[in-house]
Amino acid sequence: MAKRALLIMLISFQHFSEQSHSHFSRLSRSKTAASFTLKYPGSFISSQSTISMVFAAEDLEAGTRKPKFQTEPTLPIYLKFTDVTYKVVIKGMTSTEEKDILYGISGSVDPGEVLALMGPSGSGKTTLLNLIGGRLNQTTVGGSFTFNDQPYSKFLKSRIGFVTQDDVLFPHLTVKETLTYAALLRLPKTLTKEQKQKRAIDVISELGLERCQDTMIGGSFVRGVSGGERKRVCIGNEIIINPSLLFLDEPTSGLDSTTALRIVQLLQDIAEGGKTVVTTIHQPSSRLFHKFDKLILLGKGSLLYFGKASEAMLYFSSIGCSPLIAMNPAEFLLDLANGNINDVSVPSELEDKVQIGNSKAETTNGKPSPAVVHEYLVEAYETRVAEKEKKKLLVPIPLDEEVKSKVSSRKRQWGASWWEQYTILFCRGIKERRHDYFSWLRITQVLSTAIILGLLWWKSDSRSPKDLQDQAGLLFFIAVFWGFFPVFTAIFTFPQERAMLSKERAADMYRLSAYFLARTTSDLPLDLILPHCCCSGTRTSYWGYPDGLKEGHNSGFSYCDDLHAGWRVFCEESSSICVLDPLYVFQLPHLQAASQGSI
Ligand SMILES: Nc1ncnc2c1ncn2[C@@H]1O[C@H](COP(=O)(O)OP(=O)(O)OP(=O)(O)O)[C@@H](O)[C@H]1O
Repeated sequence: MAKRALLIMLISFQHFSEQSHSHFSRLSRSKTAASFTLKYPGSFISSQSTISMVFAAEDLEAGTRKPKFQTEPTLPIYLKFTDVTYKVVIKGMTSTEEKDILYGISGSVDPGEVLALMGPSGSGKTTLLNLIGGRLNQTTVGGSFTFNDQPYSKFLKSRIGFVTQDDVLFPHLTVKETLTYAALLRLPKTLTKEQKQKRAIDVISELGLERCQDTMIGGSFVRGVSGGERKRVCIGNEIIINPSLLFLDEPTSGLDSTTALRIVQLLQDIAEGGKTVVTTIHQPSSRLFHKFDKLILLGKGSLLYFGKASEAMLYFSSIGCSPLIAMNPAEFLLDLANGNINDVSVPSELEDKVQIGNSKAETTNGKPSPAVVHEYLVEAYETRVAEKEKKKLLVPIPLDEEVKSKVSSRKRQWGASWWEQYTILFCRGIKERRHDYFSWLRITQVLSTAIILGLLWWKSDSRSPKDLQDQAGLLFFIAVFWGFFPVFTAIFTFPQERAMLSKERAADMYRLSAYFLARTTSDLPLDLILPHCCCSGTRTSYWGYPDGLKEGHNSGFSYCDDLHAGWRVFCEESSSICVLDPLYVFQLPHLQAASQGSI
């Protein structure tokens, strides 16, 4: 008995740990998804000039071109932010520390423009993007953010598209399913279901995703679409609502230069349709850099430059920093932001600091240290540009008061009624999770557990009191196992879904109650099937053995048969089937024996 119990514990531990491993590896895969780099064949580069005039979105894989991106009218939104500061509170074991992340960042972006946030890793690009996108509402945020000269309101949630750095998508849904569900949930109630579905198809064709529309997105165990296609699906998920404001966090990271250029070209086309686009970018090629209208250069959380991207080089040369060799402007600016002035002319003020003999200001090769360069750049921006730019931000935007006031509406706009949200989420949940539930790995685990259990209790005689006690242990184990199995599934699935839930809730896609109920009820039928498989597997391993746990061996007692038939009906209808079904399977031999007076 003790040996069996130990073996059972080992089986269940292995089962649950494999389950957790599969969920967490999928999580990490989704985080690194953007690092897939696939090269596309095609004649994009050679036909670039023609594209910028007439065409924008073309299917690189197919080598075909498509007309320019959607230009549907949308509510224009002018975004301004002034003196933005942000600090985080880091709580240690004994002390609490405050860390400044952003120091007084100001800027603006108008409809029809693409603003790029550039800077070295850790300079605060993502933080700034989250703040201006309304994703960080903490008390430690300072400064002002206005949308058409109005503060942030809930109305904006349905007007903002936000593409996060990690591609948060369901791995088992196809591209078409992903975009169709997004359209059904996010587009306004005024559109019919067919119109919403058509919109998803239009976005697929606008993004050049026709060839992979029926391919799964992919995860750790399923090969899906390529990194570039995945990124385009993420962008499609957001532009499907025709947002007024589109925020993107590193949409080109991990992509080859041609695909990256294609994505930035797409952003430019979206902006040309009257939308306001803000994107962070890590290290753009020179071709990419020239596609941005405005630029914010950050260094260690401070503003080093805000203005037209095309005038950035001019500004830095005006403060004495110019490249000494031919260089990609983006590379030059990132070098400066990092305080690296190799191959860069040093302004006389900095040279003076080194000559004065300040050892802290000097590196081993006699050049100013990165900290000194950073200080100089921050000061230069503050004294020469900052005030002028801040004054510009005070100028009221050229829009009617009526249009401006639309933004300040506090009313949330749901794309679907509660019941529609529930049904859409229910269908999506079943479609997504059936692959998980019925994967070969899961079925093999369940069946092998069932067979091992059956073999462990092989030839257990229900007429012997000792074996009956043993069988009670088996029943207890199966009941507990199937009671906890769905609980563990839920526990390990939630971290993976959490990112999706926060992303969709931040966009006001559905009510939390609709999600919770849809999630619970869509899991239920799936949770009921595997216990049946397990119990059937265990029972099968007893076929041919007349006196063990085989069904109906005490058929002489008709009351028990009726009881068990009724029990089965109850079990099949009940949500507690996971616990009760094993009891039915083995026909409670000890109960039967007791009824017959053998105990
Ligand atoms: N909640 C937080 N707690 C502690 N530190 C934080 C927090 N949020 C941001 N930071 C720190 O703030 C700095 C800026 O982070 P952020 O993610 O904005 O940088 P980034 O420029 O987007 O970097 P990357 O290009 O690598 O994504 C980093 O040093 C980061 O560690």
